[in-house]
Amino acid sequence: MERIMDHLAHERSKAQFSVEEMKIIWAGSLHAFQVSDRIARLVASDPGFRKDNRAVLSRKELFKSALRKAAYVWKRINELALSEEEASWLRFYVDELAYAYIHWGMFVPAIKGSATEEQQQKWLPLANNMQIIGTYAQTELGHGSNVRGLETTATFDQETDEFIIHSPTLTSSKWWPGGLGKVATHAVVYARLITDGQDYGVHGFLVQIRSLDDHFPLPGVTVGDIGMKFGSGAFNSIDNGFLRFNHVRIPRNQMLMKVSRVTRQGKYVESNVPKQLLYGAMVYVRQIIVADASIALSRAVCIATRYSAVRRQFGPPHEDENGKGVETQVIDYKTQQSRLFPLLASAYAFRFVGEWLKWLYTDLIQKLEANDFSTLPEAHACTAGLKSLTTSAAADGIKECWKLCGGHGYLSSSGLPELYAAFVPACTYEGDNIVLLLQVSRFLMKTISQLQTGKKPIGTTAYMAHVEHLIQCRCTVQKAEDWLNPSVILEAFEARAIRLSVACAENLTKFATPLQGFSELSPDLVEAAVAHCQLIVVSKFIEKLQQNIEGNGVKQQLETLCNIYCLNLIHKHLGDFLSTGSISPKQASLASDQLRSRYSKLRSNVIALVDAFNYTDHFLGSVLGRYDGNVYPKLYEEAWKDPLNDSIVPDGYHEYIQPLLKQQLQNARL
Ligand SMILES: CCCCCCCC/C=C\CCCCC/C=C/C(=O)SCCNC(=O)CCNC(=O)[C@H](O)C(C)(C)COP(=O)(O)OP(=O)(O)OC[C@H]1O[C@@H](n2cnc3c(N)ncnc32)[C@H](O)[C@@H]1OP(=O)(O)O
Ligand SMILES: Cc1cc2nc3c(=O)[nH]c(=O)nc-3n(C[C@H](O)[C@H](O)[C@H](O)COP(=O)(O)OP(=O)(O)OC[C@H]3O[C@@H](n4cnc5c(N)ncnc54)[C@H](O)[C@@H]3O)c2cc1C
Repeated sequence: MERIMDHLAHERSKAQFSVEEMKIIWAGSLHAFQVSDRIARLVASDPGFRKDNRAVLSRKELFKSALRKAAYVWKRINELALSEEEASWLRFYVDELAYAYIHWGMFVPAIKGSATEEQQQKWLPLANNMQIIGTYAQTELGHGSNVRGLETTATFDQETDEFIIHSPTLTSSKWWPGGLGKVATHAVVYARLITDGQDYGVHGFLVQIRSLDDHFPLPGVTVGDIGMKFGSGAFNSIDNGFLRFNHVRIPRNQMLMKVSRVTRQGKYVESNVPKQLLYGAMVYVRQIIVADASIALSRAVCIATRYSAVRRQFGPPHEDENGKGVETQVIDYKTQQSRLFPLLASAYAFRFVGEWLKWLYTDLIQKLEANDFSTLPEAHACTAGLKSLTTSAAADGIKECWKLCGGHGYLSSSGLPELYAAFVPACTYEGDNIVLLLQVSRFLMKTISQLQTGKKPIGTTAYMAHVEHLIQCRCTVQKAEDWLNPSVILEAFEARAIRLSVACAENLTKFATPLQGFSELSPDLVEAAVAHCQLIVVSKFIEKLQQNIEGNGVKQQLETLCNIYCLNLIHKHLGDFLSTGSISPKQASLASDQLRSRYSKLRSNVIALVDAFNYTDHFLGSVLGRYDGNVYPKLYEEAWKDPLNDSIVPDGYHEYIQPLLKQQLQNARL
């Protein structure tokens, strides 16, 4: 036991940089670090937030436990008079999915984004004080990605000045909204607005669905839980629900009227803001999900890295600090490094691009407030594309981390199966990842077609202004070290991205209609979108390194991580880079040489680099990822806690094992 604890301490002593300074870089600022650190400790030390083994709880127990914690979170927020920032850290570190995520993450933002000032004054205080609990009811049984295809209707009745909300078919039943099944009292419901016999498409409506007295559904409302989901703990603590309306009446002023409104006379009036603002809550959440992807991936990487330093298999006998013969740490196998270190680098890359995206979103909101809608298309493309890229990579990465831990990774007590099960739906919710990439490609094709009209591309597409150069330039790498030059990397990624996009744009012209072309070429368009999004991540990582980064050795570590992130992408997408002529086969081979050398450089720092995430053992929830590396005794201890070990002889022995054994014995004696 002592030996293993010493082992991680030895790993930490090898670090070539200041972990404390890196913690601040990871958190984003000294202030963010201090607040999150304080709240993380507060949560970890409060028995009310203890994490039981969720995998062994029944659905009802799990759900009730999540309700208890959500209520306790609210109590502590009020008792401690926490600020909004502190409260969201508290919810984050409690790490139990519950209705509050949707209430704060979607219901409240939908009201803020789509309701008029007057409507906000009425509804926000109720929501902010949790006098009502809300959900976001958009998806239907028959319609998810295609929002324009939603069937629920909201028909204006001029006589009573009300909307009649109705589910005309089974497929129009709302299906999936979190917190809807058993908890929410209200919902922002997306429905087709019909007035004067005309269908004006999908709009948002605030609908009360349960009584605030006895919690029963209101007349005309049928509501329930959609059933168990993948993974034993994970998302099963949330009541994703179904909802059907039978001519439910709401006052006219419960239509969210910032984008358009219906007058007392039933006239549909558009405002001067783009109708896409109705989708504003999705833009907001997609941006948060990018940050969440870096967190989920970094948790898995932290577990796999610490465990890989503790775990020993095969190898020439080494001597430990006490001169005792030991096997090789699995982290020293080059295959382990080539699977693990790019994930560590990705966690950092996603953190920085998430930080930038938060800035882009804040900037968008400021512009929208000043009636400047010019950056909305780019913000939509960036949030959609980066949500897709980072969640797909994080979900794959978490799965890889569990395999990197061998058999023990498959145990619930490793924390990895639940982490995976809880994260993988991020590839689907808030927009299926492929559907979102197709949105990005549409934006790219539009930008390319506008190049011909002389319109200057801005923001993340600014590189497209150099299309003529990027289409024909040759990569200048001659030796492996040349790959450490950021401008060389950037140009290779820009050349690959633009060449894939231009090829798509050219091929699209060969089809009878753009629609037909988009449909036939959609796999290529998705690849072009991925290349563009990877370029954004690469360029934001490089930009981060150009900032003033303090702390002993911190910048050097980030440079190594950035190199690994970029070179590994080249390695993984070599087909694109070679087929577009962005690099040559010889340069590809030099990139691989450089990548190997970066792994060696990073090796002695990896434990400290995952320590910089500053995750408490409580938050990590993993025996394999413990800070002290005391893995084996704790695995043994956890095994004893399994309900099967409550009794020496299992329940069922007398009914099923004993008779079988007896029968077989008798048969043998005959
Ligand atoms: C909730 C808490 C969050 C915290 C997260 C932390 C992690 C915590 C972990 C767990 C919590 C889990 C919570 C999960 C909650 C999940 C909720 C949901 O899933 S809600 C439902 C989400 N649904 C979708 O995302 C549907 C996806 N579909 C669409 O968005 C659209 O239909 C479409 C795919 C974009 C298609 O649109 P289409 O082109 O067909 O048509 P239009 O709609 O008419 O668009 C025309 C033009 O508008 C542009 N556009 C589209 N969307 C937007 C947008 N959002 N913003 C700005 N502009 C947009 C589109 O590009 C077109 O432009 P042009 O090409 O004409 O210029
Ligand atoms: C855990 C979880 C929580 C959720 N929470 C909420 C919530 O709170 N509120 C809410 O309203 N919704 C919620 N959702 C629903 C979610 O937003 C939808 O599942 C999502 O938008 C995808 O839609 P879909 O499931 O209908 O998939 P579909 O659109 O049916 O996709 C199925 C397949 O078809 C493909 N596909 C679809 N369209 C195209 C296309 N145009 N081109 C190429 N391929 C295409 C997709 O790539 C996918 O492979 C949640 C979902 C999950 C899993």
